[in-house]
Amino acid sequence: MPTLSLAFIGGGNMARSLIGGLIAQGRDPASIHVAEPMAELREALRRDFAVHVHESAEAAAKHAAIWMLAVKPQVMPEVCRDLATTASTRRPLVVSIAAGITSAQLTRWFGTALPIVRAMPNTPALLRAGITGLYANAEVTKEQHAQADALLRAAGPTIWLEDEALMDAVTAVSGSGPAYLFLLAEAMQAAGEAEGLSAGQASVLVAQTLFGAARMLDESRETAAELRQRVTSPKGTTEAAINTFEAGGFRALVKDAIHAARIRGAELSAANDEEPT
Ligand SMILES: NC(=O)C1=CN([C@@H]2O[C@H](COP(=O)(O)OP(=O)(O)OC[C@H]3O[C@@H](n4cnc5c(N)ncnc54)[C@H](OP(=O)(O)O)[C@@H]3O)[C@@H](O)[C@H]2O)C=CC1
Ligand SMILES: O=C(O)[C@@H]1CCC=N1
Repeated sequence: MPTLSLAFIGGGNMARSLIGGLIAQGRDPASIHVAEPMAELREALRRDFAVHVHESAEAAAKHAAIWMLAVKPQVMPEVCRDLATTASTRRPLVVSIAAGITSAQLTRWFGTALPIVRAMPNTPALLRAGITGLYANAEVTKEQHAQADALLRAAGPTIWLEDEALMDAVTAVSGSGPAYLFLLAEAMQAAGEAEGLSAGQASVLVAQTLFGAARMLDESRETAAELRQRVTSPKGTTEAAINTFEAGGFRALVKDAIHAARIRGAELSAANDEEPT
């Protein structure tokens, strides 16, 4: 498959993670253009990855066959409308990573039916340890499907969905998911220090424990429940901790949190529909 030029519209946190994954995979940085209004972020991307950087979306988009929309959902209507003329002549493959924003909304804001892939990656993409959920609209050809898949596979495995509505659930589980683990890490760190460990000791113990447990989840044939049971000696220390988590409603809390994230995705979509078109 030839390397098609790629434009990132938005050079923030997630774009940086994806660009890092693509460069680590061996993609030529000269094939990547990034539009980012903040001069500091632009310069950091140029310095760290040697990609082309531009101040305006138009300047980056006109170079590329694939547009990766990596701006916040709230600015997406304006970005699409600004790019509408170029989109209708260039007819790029559009890949949007914005939470909540639907392919129908993007089509409406661009004002023309374009091949659109919605992608929901996560920040471990930077280390090529991410995971991406994807959905393609009816305009996407087989070849473009493969192009989008190859692009996001630089970030880690991909999972394609038939039902676009499930993208909000993917966002709630894996898009936002790294933050849940970081929150757990923060809480374990504070608890370890409260029990007398130094900050440095707690930090290395927490990070390596989460890393090792994640590797076991990924590499073992056993379920999370089975792996948990292997740690939990009857009447032992783990049992004391797990009983405390269960008594505090840990599972219900996680369910409510993921539900809140999914609902927020739908709200982000609805909020943009309230704007004048
Ligand atoms: N962060 C994450 O873990 C994930 C994020 N996403 C999605 O990715 C998208 C970006 O999120 P994230 O990277 O966290 O957000 P950031 O705010 O870090 O990045 C967005 C960037 O886009 C810039 N921007 C704003 N307007 C324009 C424009 N017209 N042209 C070009 N760039 C523009 C912003 O600049 P300025 O700040 O000056 O406005 C900002 O630097 C969101 O839609 C989010 O839902 C998806 C998966 C995971
Ligand atoms: O918090 C957000 O809205 C974005 C989407 C998934 C991760 N970050």
